[in-house]
Amino acid sequence: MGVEICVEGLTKSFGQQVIWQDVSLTLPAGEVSVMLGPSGTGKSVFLKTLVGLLKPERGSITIQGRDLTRLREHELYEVRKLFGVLFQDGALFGSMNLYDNIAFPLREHTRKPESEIRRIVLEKMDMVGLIGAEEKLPGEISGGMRKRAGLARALVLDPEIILFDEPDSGLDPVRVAYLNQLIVDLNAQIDATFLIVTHDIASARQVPDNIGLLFRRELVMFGPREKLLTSDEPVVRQFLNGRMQGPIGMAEEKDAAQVEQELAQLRKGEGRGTGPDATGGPTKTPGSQVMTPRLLPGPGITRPPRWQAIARREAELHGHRSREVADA
Ligand SMILES: Nc1ncnc2c1ncn2[C@@H]1O[C@H](COP(=O)(O)OP(=O)(O)OP(=O)(O)O)[C@@H](O)[C@H]1O
Repeated sequence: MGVEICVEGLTKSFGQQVIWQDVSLTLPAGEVSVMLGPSGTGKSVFLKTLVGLLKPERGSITIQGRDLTRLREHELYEVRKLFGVLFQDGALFGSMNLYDNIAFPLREHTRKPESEIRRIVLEKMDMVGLIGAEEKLPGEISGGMRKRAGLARALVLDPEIILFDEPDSGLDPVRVAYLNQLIVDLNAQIDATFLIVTHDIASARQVPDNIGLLFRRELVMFGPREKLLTSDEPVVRQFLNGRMQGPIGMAEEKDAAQVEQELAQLRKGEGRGTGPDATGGPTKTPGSQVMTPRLLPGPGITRPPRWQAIARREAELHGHRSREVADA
């Protein structure tokens, strides 16, 4: 069914280097959330902290009434079974074929007979479209297939929470589109809580219920997708529009006067109404940012009530075309 994760006042440092501080957010049960942020802002560190691989200095992570930051190692081992993690490169064992890689957590953490393991492995391989590739070694397949194999492996213990670390990195736009559809379909099928770290703005616009943004050692914003996508907060707008003008610089920090000058110029440009912005796209004036339609579960996927409600809302927002999709 998916469980809620409640993070409060979380702070993580390495020695003198504070990665982020006082991070508070709630990942709602069964929903899809995306975490954005410039390179090096500690998104991967955040995922590793959530799953208990890194210890924060302060704050709490509450799941099913237990604070993960206070658990002993053997208790943490139990709680980790709630999680499935898809690491950036799939983190597969190079010398094992895909079948054995995907079976690995079942052989390691359960006493299921091989016949049952076979049923589960083939079911998950089918879900991610890898049937027929059981004998392949990770080195013999494409990056996209490795990601899907990593995802199948993350699914075998029926996790309540799935963490995705840049699932789209290194994939071409078409593979990213397929992967996004797979993520949405999976969410409708298994109803777990998803957190996706990504740099891909197109995915962030289409896939999640909620979006967060880490910048300058803080969580700038976390909330429903609509709130972030229509936000006038300069950092959020700069990031979502992939612009150089704004508070985010090449080395992260920018001079305050320079930021103000750039923003004033942008505002002047936006005041003219319809000219192109720095990305070459249509100008997005405050409060009138374009809302991309949400990606819905594909045909053949039974939609639970949550996704039926999302499809109805999308049909109301985006009219006829979405209504056809919603009815499909
Ligand atoms: N085990 C560690 N020990 C010391 N510093 C670390 C450790 N892990 C990460 N860091 C530092 O934490 C910072 C954040 O790293 P992280 O990989 O989480 O960033 P990120 O936002 O995921 O970046 P990217 O988008 O480029 O993948 C970096 O400065 C990194 O060097």
